[in-house]
Amino acid sequence: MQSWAWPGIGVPSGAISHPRQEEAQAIDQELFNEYKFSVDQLMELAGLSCATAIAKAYPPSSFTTSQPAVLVVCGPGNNGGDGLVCARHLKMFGYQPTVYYPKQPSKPLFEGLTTQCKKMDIPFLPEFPAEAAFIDELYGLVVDAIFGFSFKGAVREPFGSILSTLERVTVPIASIDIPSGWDVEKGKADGLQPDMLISLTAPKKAAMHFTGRYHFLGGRFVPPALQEKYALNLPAYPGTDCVLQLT
Ligand SMILES: NC(=O)C1=CN([C@@H]2O[C@H](COP(=O)(O)OP(=O)(O)OC[C@H]3O[C@@H](n4cnc5c(N)ncnc54)[C@H](O)[C@@H]3O)[C@@H](O)[C@H]2O)[C@H](O)CC1
Ligand SMILES: [K+]
Repeated sequence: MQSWAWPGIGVPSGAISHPRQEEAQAIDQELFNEYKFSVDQLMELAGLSCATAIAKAYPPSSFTTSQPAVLVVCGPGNNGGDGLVCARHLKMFGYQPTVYYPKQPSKPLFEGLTTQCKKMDIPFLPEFPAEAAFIDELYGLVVDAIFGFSFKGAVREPFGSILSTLERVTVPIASIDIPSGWDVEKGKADGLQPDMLISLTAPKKAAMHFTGRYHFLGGRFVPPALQEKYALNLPAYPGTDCVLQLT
């Protein structure tokens, strides 16, 4: 496992570990199979971490739009589920989230999260804005919850077109776990360049290529024995916070 000296904000410099793709997936599976967490539990904590980190970096007062409007773009897997949970908490925090969720899995977890958002008057867009300029005009922030650590290969539609539009927006983008479209280990120099990255559990190897302003760690749910087994060497979270700002 590769390590990295991290001179972060409030984080003692040390070697935080950067799991490879397979290691991130193995930790995830162990949390479910050995530690008996349910995906709903961890997704709720992951999505809450994301909304909390966003509220720290982009408080509603910092928005130049008339309302703190946020576009949350959700993909077909658990990263998309984190996005739905994040949208619900953002609404609770006083933001005006709108969701775009083009591939909705017919599974009770995702159907439930979708209903919860709709019951909180969070609109779902029927189509993705055709022009990046429309997004810049209507929203002060985009949350990228399209792909996480299971992304592989060339991006398939409709996500290829969505990502090429997102690459042209000028409002900040906050990526959940991995900037979507990036190779989970190598990154993507000509891909999305988010302003914020919220790494869940531990920053994946691709996070070493992140050049945006804000890098947060979230998902404070990894039991110490599992942290030790994978030598994650995570920095201590402050007090009872569910997120830690790395840079
Ligand atoms: N332990 C944790 O930290 C937790 C993290 N969570 C979040 O879950 C994602 C990983 O979720 P997973 O369902 O395994 O995968 P993804 O969301 O990354 O995507 C799978 C999804 O995407 C499709 N897909 C894959 N490659 C492509 C491609 N090239 N083109 C188009 N589509 C593609 C694939 O078919 C699937 O449908 C992790 O990153 C965290 O965000 C959990 O919420 C809690 C535990
Ligand atoms: K993402």
